[in-house]
Amino acid sequence: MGNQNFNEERAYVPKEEDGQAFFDDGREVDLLHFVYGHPSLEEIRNSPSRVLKVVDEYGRKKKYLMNVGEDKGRIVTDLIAEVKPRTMVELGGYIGYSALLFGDAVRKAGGQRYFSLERNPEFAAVIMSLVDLAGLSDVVKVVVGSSADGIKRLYNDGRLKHIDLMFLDHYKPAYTTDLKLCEHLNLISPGSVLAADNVISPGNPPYLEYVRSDVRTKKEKYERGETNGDDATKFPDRSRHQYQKREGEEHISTEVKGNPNLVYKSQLVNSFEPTGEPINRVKKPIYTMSSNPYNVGVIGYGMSAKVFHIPLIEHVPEFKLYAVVQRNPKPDDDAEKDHPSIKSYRSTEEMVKDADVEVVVVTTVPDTHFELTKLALEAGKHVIVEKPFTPTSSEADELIALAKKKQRLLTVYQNRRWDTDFLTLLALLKDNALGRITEFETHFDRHRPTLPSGGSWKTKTVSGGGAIYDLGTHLIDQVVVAFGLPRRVTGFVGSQREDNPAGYEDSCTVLLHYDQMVATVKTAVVSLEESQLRFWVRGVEGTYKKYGLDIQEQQLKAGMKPGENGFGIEPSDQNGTLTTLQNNTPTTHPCPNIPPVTYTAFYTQFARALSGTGDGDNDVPVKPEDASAVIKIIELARRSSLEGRTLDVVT
Ligand SMILES: C[S@@+](CC[C@H](N)C(=O)[O-])C[C@H]1O[C@@H](n2cnc3c(N)ncnc32)[C@H](O)[C@@H]1O
Repeated sequence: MGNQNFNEERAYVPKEEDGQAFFDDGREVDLLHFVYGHPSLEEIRNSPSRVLKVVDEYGRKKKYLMNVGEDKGRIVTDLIAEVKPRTMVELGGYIGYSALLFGDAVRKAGGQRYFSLERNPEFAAVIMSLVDLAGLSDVVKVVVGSSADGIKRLYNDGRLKHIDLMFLDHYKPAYTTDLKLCEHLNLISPGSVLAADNVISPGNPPYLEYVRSDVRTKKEKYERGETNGDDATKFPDRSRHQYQKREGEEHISTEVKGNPNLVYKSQLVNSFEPTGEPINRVKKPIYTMSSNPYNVGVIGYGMSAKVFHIPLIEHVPEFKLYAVVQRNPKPDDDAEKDHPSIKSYRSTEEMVKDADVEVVVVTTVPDTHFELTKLALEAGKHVIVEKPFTPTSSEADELIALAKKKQRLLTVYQNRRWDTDFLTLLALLKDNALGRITEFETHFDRHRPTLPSGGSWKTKTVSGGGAIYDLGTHLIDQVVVAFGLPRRVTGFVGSQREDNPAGYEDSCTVLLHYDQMVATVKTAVVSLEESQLRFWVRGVEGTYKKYGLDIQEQQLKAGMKPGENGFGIEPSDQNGTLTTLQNNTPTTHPCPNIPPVTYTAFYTQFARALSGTGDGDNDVPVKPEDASAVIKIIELARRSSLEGRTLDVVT
């Protein structure tokens, strides 16, 4: 990470602005005279750090030099120590500051080659001269010419086979095209790391967009044949024509389409320009990348795994179904048979020992969630837990603390946040289409008045079981997403079935009290309807009503794959309705669903959080704290039901 304090005494003289040249006005050759005429010439020979000190002295006393400088340089030398590249490439060498600093670091880290690509032959000659003085000629090779030509030449003559670390610091529009060229030539592969300077300030939006795009977006562009041909026009004239004076206009090759399968993980690093340019405005991103999809290990091979997780893991390119824990495979129910390329484990203990598993998905029965999630986190895995998070909120909070301690991501699969009708409703609320809301009813009712045979865990009285944990979690979570935490809770949790000796909680009605609104959450097993009510939301200016559940579960159960034509799209006659006053008469009209984003959004967002390219704080799709709050509401509702009174939500 960058240094948080800048020592003003070490600042370079300011960069000349307002049309004055700040490079290529003779200062580079002047620098050579300064260095070779320096009183300490003999002491600095063969010492890269001492040569750099003299270069810094020139920048501080004489003229500005567009070097990476000490502070930003440290970020990259730290990275070199971590990555230990055999081969490192820099695009844009200038007078050789970065070549000396990083070439030296590569050598110290056991590396073999540092290629410095520089278009301007005079600058390249300065680099060579300083590299020679610093005694780095065995490692640092200067390649004169445009970066694209240099890369192709090094590749063609066999001198460059793989890039372990690349520093991009040259002509801004060429960042993306050169990166694609390296991808195309297979020079960049899993584990390669990129460090790109100046992508936030002065900015390089096409590059950021490219490295932040997910595989599918890149593939779509790739298939449409889109390249970054017009990139140069997106930059200010000053950047575009910066190097025109001697070298003429840059010709960037736009025909190379790169490799859309590569996934980049990114990290932003604060630092300073060598002039000490203000701290927080200058953010220097470092991109690390890997084309390896994250290896996912799924615990459990029941309905949750087969319907709600594996099809999505297989669909989202950033993930790979790598392993499944199935305790007792049967001839007609065997994960390994269904997915021959996976590793099959009999226990979680065994699976979490597999160092290649990066993400664990817990899909087993709720009373095992705590123990299995804990095992996975302790083994250093990132974890997705099926809802309900855990039977108790204290267990949930313990897991949250453990994930923080272990610096692993933890999220809960509240997938119904991505139900299309719910997202449609959220959009209506955002647009204030219903006016002030007074009542929000959300249902998950069925007509199953007798206990189903077969003894599914869902009908057993286990900790974390029952309708409120199973279906109520989704409904309560949706209310909290829409309105935040309620003030008070009234619960009616019990049984609507007569033949229920074990007292299984098959239904619930929960009232969530807000200041001017009440939300009613209902799951019933006695509800004889042609079509079950899903949402009934009443506001002073309109009512939204919707029947029937989101279609994705039904489609997934029928074997439809995410991404297939029609996935997530309900027949339009199942969409909700909106009733508003028209000419003082209540009038009901169809309220079409918004285009579905589908449950794949959960996994895509998790991939972004893992790679550090997510929005905001690199958020996981469902914060575990939010899922824990839902469990707290469930606990209150059950207590309220037992005690026959309304309880306050204590925050
Ligand atoms: C900001 S300077 C590099 C500073 C250097 N990395 C350091 O920290 O000491 C940018 C350099 O990129 C060079 N350059 C610009 N376009 C280039 C291209 N297409 N190929 C190679 N070098 C290029 C310029 O001549 C200039 O010397």
